[in-house]
Amino acid sequence: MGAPSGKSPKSTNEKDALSPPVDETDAFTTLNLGVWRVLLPKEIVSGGVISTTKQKWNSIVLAYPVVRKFFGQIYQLSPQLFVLLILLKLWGEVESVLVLYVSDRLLRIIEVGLTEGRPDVSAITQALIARLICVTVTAVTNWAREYISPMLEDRVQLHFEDHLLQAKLRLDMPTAEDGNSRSKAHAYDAWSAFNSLCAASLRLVGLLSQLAFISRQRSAGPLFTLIAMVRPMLTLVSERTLWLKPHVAYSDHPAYLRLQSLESMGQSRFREISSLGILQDGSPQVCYDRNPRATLISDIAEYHRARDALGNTVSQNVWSLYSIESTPINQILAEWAGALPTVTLLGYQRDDGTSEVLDDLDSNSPAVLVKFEPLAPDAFLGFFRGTKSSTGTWNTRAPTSKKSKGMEIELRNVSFAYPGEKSKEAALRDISFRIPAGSLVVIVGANGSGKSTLIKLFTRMYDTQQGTLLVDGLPISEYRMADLRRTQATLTQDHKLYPLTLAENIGLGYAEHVKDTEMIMEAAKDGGAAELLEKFKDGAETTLEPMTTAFGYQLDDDKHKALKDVLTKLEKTTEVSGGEKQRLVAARTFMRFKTKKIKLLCVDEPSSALDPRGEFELFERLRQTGEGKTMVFVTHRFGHLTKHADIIICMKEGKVMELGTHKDLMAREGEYASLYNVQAQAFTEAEVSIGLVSFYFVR
Ligand SMILES: Nc1ncnc2c1ncn2[C@@H]1O[C@H](COP(=O)(O)OP(=O)(O)OP(=O)(O)O)[C@@H](O)[C@H]1O
Repeated sequence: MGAPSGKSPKSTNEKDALSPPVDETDAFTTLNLGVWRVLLPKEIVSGGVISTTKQKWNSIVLAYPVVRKFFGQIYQLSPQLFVLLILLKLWGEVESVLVLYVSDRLLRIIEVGLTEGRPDVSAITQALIARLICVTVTAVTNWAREYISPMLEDRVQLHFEDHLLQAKLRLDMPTAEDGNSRSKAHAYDAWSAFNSLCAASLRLVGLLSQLAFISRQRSAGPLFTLIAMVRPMLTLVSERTLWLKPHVAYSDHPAYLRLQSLESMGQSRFREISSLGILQDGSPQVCYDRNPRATLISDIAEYHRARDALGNTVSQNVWSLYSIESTPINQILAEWAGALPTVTLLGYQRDDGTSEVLDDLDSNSPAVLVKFEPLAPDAFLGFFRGTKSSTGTWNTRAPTSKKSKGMEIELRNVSFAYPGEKSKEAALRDISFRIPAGSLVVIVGANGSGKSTLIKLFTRMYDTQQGTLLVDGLPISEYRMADLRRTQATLTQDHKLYPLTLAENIGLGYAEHVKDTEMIMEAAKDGGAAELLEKFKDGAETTLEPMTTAFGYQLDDDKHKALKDVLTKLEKTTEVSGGEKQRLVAARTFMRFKTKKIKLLCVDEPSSALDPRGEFELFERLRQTGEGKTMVFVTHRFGHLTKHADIIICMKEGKVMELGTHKDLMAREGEYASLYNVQAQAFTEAEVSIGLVSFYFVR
């Protein structure tokens, strides 16, 4: 492990998907480091210590003008704060020299006192006071540094955020979407770079001042200083650092990528998987019981399987893996060099016959000093809530108490305002109606009239604040959340695709059958996604957005074109259109139906990305598959659906304006009739008939 192979990896199954597009043998060499592959230009790999040291030096020389400009910009932001902070940081470094000086004086005074049998109390007191002053000044400077640092940090971050924003705004769309121009910089990188650069330079100042002090104080003088420098210099030269070398690193280890994908499902962006009734944005009733992510990750032990498949292959940071030496020779040499000053000192005796080594008892003595870390080049960079109802014991009923295939929903004087809502009016006001089990309901109304909010109450994303919502005759809060969710399926336009295979993305609707290809293919067909699966080389096993592990470093546009090309290929993800994504998500809902537990289907405008025919077909299949279940559709293109509806609820400004069948409401010539006439023109009878013909033809 960790040792450069110097050869291209042998062709393995795992390699096929991501194999670089150029001939590795000519352009670069591949190192295998744990789960990582690192591509390095040939000439870099073949260079020895001198070449590596030269590279290190060159990169410092190259970076100098940029660093100078960078510091200049920060200085301009606030000269006073900048200078003050640098001085305070500097104190932290020189303080040790002062303490060293004061301690040395104190020890000498005591030594002389002991020799003469008459201690100089006044000199000892002075030295002690000097040391006390040093310690006090250090405490004050530490406090002042912590006080001032956030002030400058804020200015630096805002300044660089402004720069980044301007740079992003200047990009036209094609350039912005190009992998090479995607900015990975963050304003906080600027501050941490500033801190790292300050720390490294000031450490150098501190180290030099300590060595200068020692060289003046000790009889060994400059020779001792030189010897003390051997270890840091040796470590600096022999250190294996990847960040200075132009390289591309990526992982194509299937188990590692699988683990990364499964871990990413814990991210908040994947919270809303509404096929199980888990809707959006951190609403108070989000329930994680039996959610499909958990099922996939824990119940079927997929995560553990991937972890076992990783075996002993290490997956740590690639740069750390690279720095691991293949032999301990360099460490041995460094330790020997570290012992040199002590050995040297043993050879030097003071004029009075005492040994310098005695002074090593002081923690700031040279022998300790030479163990100072070298100036590491890396220093330059640095850079559920379960509700009571989901877990509580007070609500223990399951909404399957009634034999019906559908769910009965009744609202009695329900009013609801979103928590923290700024609007003057509540989202829903004094709403009462009853949806008998097995009804097909279409909710219509203008934007913001409260249609989606009604669905959020049916699925208990939120609790009613006034009034009662009854499910199968019982207040909704009487049910265990997990049981309620299990009987509901929702389909909205906010669904996400997970970084899993297409088959798994559909299979998640019924996680226990996530490997059931036949069932998944049926669901894909119902969701209109079957053709899409055939489109890809790997069919249903295609992962649309695999975990991207690839990154490049120190790549020069002209010199390292081959490496840049590889990086571009590695960063490329397969994309699908909005409508295709919608079909995949719809397929997941059809998979959900296969659990045979669904009593309520809520469809909230899932079809904005679908063409009229796609929408028509989707609604028709949902209507047929959901036969007997309670189905609630929210849609602006309701022309063909309302004719099948048992109940149409027409909303306006948070209130139910009209309620009835299509025929009743049209005869009333009110709000619904007006909406119908307007939208019917957009979704014409001609389109419906095209949809109908193709629908029956396809089936
Ligand atoms: N999460 C939220 N927080 C605060 N207010 C919200 C939230 N969601 C919706 N609202 C507000 O509640 C009201 C009803 O919104 P809702 O989404 O139910 O309307 P809608 O009829 O579905 O609209 P559309 O046809 O545009 O989807 C609106 O005034 C909206 O601004």
